[in-house]
Amino acid sequence: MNSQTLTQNNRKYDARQIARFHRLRPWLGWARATTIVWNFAWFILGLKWDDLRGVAERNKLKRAVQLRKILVRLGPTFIKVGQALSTRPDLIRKDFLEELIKLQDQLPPFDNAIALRQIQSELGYPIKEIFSELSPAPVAAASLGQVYRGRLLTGEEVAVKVQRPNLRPILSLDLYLMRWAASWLSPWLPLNLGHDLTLIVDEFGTKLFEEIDYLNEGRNAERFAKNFRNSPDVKVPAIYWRYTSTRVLTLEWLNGFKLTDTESIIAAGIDPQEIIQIAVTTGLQQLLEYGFFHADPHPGNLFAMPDGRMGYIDFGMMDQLSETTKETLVDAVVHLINKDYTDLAGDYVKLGFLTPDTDIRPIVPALEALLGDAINRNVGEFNFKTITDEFSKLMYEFPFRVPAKFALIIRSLVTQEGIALSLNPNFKIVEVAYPYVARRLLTGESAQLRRRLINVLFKDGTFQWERLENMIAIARTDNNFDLLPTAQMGLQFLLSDEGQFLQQQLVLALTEDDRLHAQEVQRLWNLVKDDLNPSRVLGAAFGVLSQFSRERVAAILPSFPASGSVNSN
Ligand SMILES: Nc1ncnc2c1ncn2[C@@H]1O[C@H](COP(=O)(O)OP(=O)(O)OP(=O)(O)O)[C@@H](O)[C@H]1O
Repeated sequence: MNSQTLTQNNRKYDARQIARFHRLRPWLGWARATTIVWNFAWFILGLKWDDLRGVAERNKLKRAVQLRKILVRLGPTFIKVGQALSTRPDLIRKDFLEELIKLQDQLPPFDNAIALRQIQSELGYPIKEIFSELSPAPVAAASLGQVYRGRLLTGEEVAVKVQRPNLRPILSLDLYLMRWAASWLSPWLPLNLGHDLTLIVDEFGTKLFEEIDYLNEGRNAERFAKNFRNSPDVKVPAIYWRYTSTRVLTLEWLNGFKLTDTESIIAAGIDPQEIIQIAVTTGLQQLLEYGFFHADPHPGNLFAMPDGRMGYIDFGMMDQLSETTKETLVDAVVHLINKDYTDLAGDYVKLGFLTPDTDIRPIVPALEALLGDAINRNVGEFNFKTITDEFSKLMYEFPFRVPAKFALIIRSLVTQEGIALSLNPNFKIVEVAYPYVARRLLTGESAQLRRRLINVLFKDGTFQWERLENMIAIARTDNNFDLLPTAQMGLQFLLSDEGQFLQQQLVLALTEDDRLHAQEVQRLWNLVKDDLNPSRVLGAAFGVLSQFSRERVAAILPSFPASGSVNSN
């Protein structure tokens, strides 16, 4: 295998192939390892020296800056490690975290001439035969590539993302060394990582190799766009496949405002509140509905479009949640709403935050103290950033760890909340999130969601009237929530085979304790009556019944006339 094979053919990360290549060329590894060790040795000596002189506290900011500079000097792999660590409050000191977050932007660009040569060789045409205009310098430089603004000969405005040169061999060598170090260090580290360290390096390598395959990024963008194809709120740039390769990505230019640019957003007459609403709702949709989520939603990757839509870019780092994880997440939200802390602790085990052998008994009261108080104060005061900060404290007391996937999700949620807060300092994530979850449960399009709703509504076999009331009240604070279609779906479900159990339970609930729960029904009715005007209700009821065959309707409602006016298609 020559270096050409390693650079050209390894679209996917393959630890064994990389190891085979480098074992035959040990000098490459030694040279690089010396540079890395040299940089970090000075840094660690510096920390120790501060300790000895008792100035560690005073110098901590200086050391954090020094660490960031070392990572930038060591190049893309280390910048990416720094970015990944900046999401791990369970592993990294807070002052270092704040410095590492800066690795997301403001990186030095690479030579223009190299970038232009790369565009020509990758796309197979001279620049002039593709673009009528191309910015003389990159408009942005990031860890893995830089972006030019241009116009195709056919007139469309485009962003052209060009990868830094020689990324594959650089990343491969660094990953090889990291993996080697991980296999030696694993047994000695007192870290509560819960995994073999080499597996973490492998996961990191896999993600990194995916990220430098721009064809993959293009496919991700199209998949994301497909998920939101019916949404009037989301804009995803089109990919120009003809001018896209593994190392050059040409996509539609988004003429919007970055979400950090509040002034321009307001000046353009866009309502920041609406953009926030879209950002949070689409964020939740990605996690809880599609499971395919943008794992890097920093403000540079989100745009407010002049027409009020929100634009997403940069689909290099996406992640897919399994069906079970998605369901457990919804469960966790349900348990949180219901204040079922024992079940919530159980969800943490299922999601991998706690190992299955953990004794959750002492954790339950701690969760209650942390979350119960936050929720009790006022739903609107529940702030995600405070909760995660508090949660980081729990991590030191109990054997919590953050599974890699959730580090991305948590970072994504905290960043989104941060962006929203910069647009509206009074923003409360739950004011958007709660209604969204309540609405989803109540409209329960899938069998799993309906089952979850039933879990919310019944505790230990007893129907929880209050919960239904709360949920309807919360859902109604969401402008998109229309009670009637929900009621229609509920009726549809009640009449289905699957709903038979619920029918029985509801009858039991209504007559529980040998009394008719008329008061509760009356309260519910007061809550919903304004939404239910009689003609719409009748229409909706017929809508439901029309989907059943005449025989089925007759079976459910024995007194219904078999030759009635219900449409039987
Ligand atoms: N379609 C686009 N329309 C307008 N601007 C764009 C577009 N694509 C990229 N940019 C600009 O280029 C910057 C970097 O792009 P992008 O985030 O895709 O690169 P990246 O190398 O993946 O960076 P990182 O992963 O660090 O965010 C964006 O913040 C934005 O300013």
